Amino acid sequence: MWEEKNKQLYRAFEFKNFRDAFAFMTKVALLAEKMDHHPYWTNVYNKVEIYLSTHDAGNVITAKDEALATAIDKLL
Ligand SMILES: C[C@H](O)[C@H](O)[C@H]1CNC2=NC(N)=NC(=O)C2=N1
Repeated sequence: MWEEKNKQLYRAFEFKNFRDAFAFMTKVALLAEKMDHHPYWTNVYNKVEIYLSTHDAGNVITAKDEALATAIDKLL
């Protein structure tokens, strides 16, 4: 589940392998473009970590972050 970390929404995802992790990232990327809201994220092999905050609002969590987090969860 998403948790609040340093004024950001954070969630870690684990997949079977890199292929599945990257397929997920591709879907998130398209979603982010559609919503005009983009993740700070890391990927190492089968793990993806996502941090969401709104830079435009001074690096805090806003409704845009909540909306993207909810949309990302629906991809799973
Ligand atoms: C101009 C454009 O809408 C903004 O720069 C958007 C783009 N994507 C963004 N993504 C995130 N995570 N935070 C923002 O503040 C943000 N701003």
